[in-house]
This record gives sequence, C-alpha cells and structure tokens, in this order.
Amino acid sequence: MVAVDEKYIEELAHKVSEKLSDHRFEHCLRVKDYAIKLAKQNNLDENQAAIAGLVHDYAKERSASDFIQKIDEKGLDPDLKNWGNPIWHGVVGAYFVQDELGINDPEILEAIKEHTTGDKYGKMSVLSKVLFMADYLEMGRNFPGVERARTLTDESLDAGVFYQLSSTLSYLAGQGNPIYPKTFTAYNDWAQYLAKK
Ligand SMILES: Nc1ncnc2c1ncn2[C@@H]1O[C@H](COP(=O)(O)OP(=O)(O)O)[C@@H](O)[C@H]1O
Repeated sequence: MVAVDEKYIEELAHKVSEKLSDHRFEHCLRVKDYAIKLAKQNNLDENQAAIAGLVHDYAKERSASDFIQKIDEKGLDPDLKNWGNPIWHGVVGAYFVQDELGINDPEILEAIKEHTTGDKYGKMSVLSKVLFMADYLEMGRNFPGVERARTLTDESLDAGVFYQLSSTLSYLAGQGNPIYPKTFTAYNDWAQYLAKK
C-alpha cells in the first residue's frame, strides 16, 4: 500500500481550492480525511482514496453552460442535459478532473462519476464505495442517523452503501424530487445481492 503523497496532495489541494468556495473546499478536505480512514479499514490504497476525496467536487461550481459544453465535447448521453448540477458535477465533473487536473486513474474517474448516484453492486469498486460513503459521512455531516450510518459503515462498507442508497431514495422521494434512474437500478441490484447473501 502506497502512503499518502503529501506534496502531490498539497499541490492538488491548491488547484481545487482555486475553483471552489471556502465552504465547498473544506467539505472536500473532510471527504479526503474520511476516505483515508475508510481506505485503511478496507485495505485500499490511501493515496488513491485521498485524491478521489479531494477532487470529487472539483466541478461543483461550474456553470450549466460549462457542463452542457462538456457533454457535447465528450459525446456523452444527451439525456444528461435533462438533469442538472446535482448529477452533472459527478458524472460530467470527472471529465473536468481529467482534462484540467491531469488525473487519468480510471478507478478515480469512475468513483467520481458514481459519487452521487451510486451504481450496481458488481460495478462499484472498493474505491467507488469508499468515496460514496466518505462524501456521505464526512465529519461535517450531521443529518439524523449519521452516527448509525458511520457505525454500520465501520462494520461493513457494503452495508453502508446500501443504507445510503435506501435513505437517499426515500429522502428524495419524500421531497418529491426527481431521482436519477441509475440510483433505482443500483438500489434494486444491491437489494437483490444482499437478499441472496
Ligand atoms: N440519485 C439521485 N438523483 C437525483 N438527485 C440526487 C441523487 N442523489 C443525490 N441527489 C442530490 O444531489 C445533490 C448532491 O449530492 P452529493 O453529490 O451527494 O453531494 P456533494 O455535492 O456534497 O458531493 C444533493 O442535493 C442530493 O439530494
């Protein structure tokens, strides 16, 4: 396992901070820290987890027109245009990370794409699960149930992912908000996988 490369992380942090408000950047630092903790618990490369955590919201404050331009430039699914920043900043944001920060690690890019929506059980790498949970559980989060979710995730990363998928679906549906279809598919797949276990 490679130790966290402090100098590289520091330079990356500076570039990320230039594109984000202080509030959002501090969230990214906390996600990085939580991702390192989960990486240690799950035998994952801490450096990879730290980088993914630090840059996961890199594109969060880009304009809608920047995202639309990137969707066209990269030839991404045109249906993406029916969604907005909550979905774009991960799914499309990964391309900003690759193009502007020079990060080409496919696992990191995939984890960024999945960090809001999740994905099917078999499609999420350990890194992707770690980032998904670190974003949800970082120490600035204080939603009801966060302590239970932290404990559950300490016991089992998979149990944490399923907890988040079900809670987010219930929450978004309760608010009458649209839900990205991939999250439904992910939820069904995880529910079937866990029922068989
Ligand atoms: N599957 C989904 N479909 C639509 N909106 C979602 C979905 N999951 C989360 N959201 C919303 O997207 C927003 C961004 O979530 P998230 O990416 O987890 O936060 P962050 O910006 O801290 O990384 C939140 O407002 C959340 O309610």
